[in-house]
Amino acid sequence: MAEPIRVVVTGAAGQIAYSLLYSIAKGDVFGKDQPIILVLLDIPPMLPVLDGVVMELQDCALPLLREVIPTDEVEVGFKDIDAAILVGSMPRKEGMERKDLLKANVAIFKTQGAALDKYAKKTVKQLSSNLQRIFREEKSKSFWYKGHHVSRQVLVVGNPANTNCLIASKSAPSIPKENFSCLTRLDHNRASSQVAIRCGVSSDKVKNVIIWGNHSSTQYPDVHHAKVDLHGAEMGVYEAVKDEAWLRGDFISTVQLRGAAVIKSRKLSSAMSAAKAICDHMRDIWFGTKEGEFISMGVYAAGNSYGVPEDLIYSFPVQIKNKTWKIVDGLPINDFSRAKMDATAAELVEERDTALDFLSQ
Ligand SMILES: NC(=O)c1ccc[n+]([C@@H]2O[C@H](COP(=O)([O-])OP(=O)(O)OC[C@H]3O[C@@H](n4cnc5c(N)ncnc54)[C@H](O)[C@@H]3O)[C@@H](O)[C@H]2O)c1
Ligand SMILES: O=C(O)CC[C@H](O)C(=O)O
Repeated sequence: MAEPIRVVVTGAAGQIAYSLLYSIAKGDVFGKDQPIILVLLDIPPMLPVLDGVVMELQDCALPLLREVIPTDEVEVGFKDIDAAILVGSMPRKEGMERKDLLKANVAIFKTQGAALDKYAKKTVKQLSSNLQRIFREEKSKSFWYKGHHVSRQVLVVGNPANTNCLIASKSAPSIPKENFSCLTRLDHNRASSQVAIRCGVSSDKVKNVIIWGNHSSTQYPDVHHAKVDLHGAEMGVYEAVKDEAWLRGDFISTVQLRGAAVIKSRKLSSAMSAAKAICDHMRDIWFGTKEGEFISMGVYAAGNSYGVPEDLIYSFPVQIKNKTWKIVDGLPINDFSRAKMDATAAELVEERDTALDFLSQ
């Protein structure tokens, strides 16, 4: 059996982690024969809660789970990690504005980026030699050679996820920007599911929806390139749904506002669906996306072919192979889509500038 990998989850005493940790520990993400050391990082007042989470994980008697390490120290949390899932931060409550969240959370990701830079450094050096080896091996396969290898992966979930991810990455200058991504897979899953429900098929019959931009209400769920398997016949979503007004109206706003709707209803931010999306995101990084399919994730925008400003973490359609992600280039973009892609980019530019402003005060 393989050597155990070390996975840190921050915010490990919180509600997303409560659904997430079990899935990771039982092999849903890194594989059914990959042993795991789980590192649970939270803040000092939550250590007693973490003790309870450790007890429960032990009581699950999961064969892949080799060790559970609860901690409130970043130097323990981030040491020699293979994957970091940064959930720890404040969720939005009813009545809270996005800016309140930005102010509260962005400082956490500055600190954690700096800590990753410092304590995950050894593995990052290893990554550089890995990168060189992979690039040598992949040179002949031109498509994937142009992609970005992501061995030590940092996934940012805490909101505002894109901007927090950018700040964490900027605070970790020795870690390649390509190793950072943020979660928009929940939006992607929401969009697929809405189309599937509308067409009366199961969600696995819908592929290649795209979430462009920010994990916020300006995100653009785009189905122009998506396909539905409608009882054995594959067709475009516009053709399958036959309701352009819905696709350009309520479908988009339902996905954009779904997080707020869940908060209004549960009085708590989404957790079960967020944990499922984190598993989907990480599993695709580890094992690759299906042939001919793409998924959405927030990645560093440098070098994109869609005219999105470069110094942002923006959600794009992405394909992954050999732990290497690549933005799907060259999809035709109509005026309707262009305007929405630009609007969400503009929000991200504003968020980035506000965050940098807060952090410089
Ligand atoms: N990107 C997405 O799709 C998505 C979806 C759902 C929720 N979220 C976000 O995920 C975050 C967590 O949500 P939740 O419902 O689990 O919240 P929660 O309040 O239940 O848990 C958050 C945990 O983070 C911990 N924490 C706070 N500061 C920390 C720090 N500096 N280091 C380590 N841990 C810290 C808290 O003590 C708490 O245990 C929120 O910001 C929420 O908005 C993102
Ligand atoms: O705070 C929000 O509006 C969204 C919370 C969470 O990110 C979600 O998408 O469910």
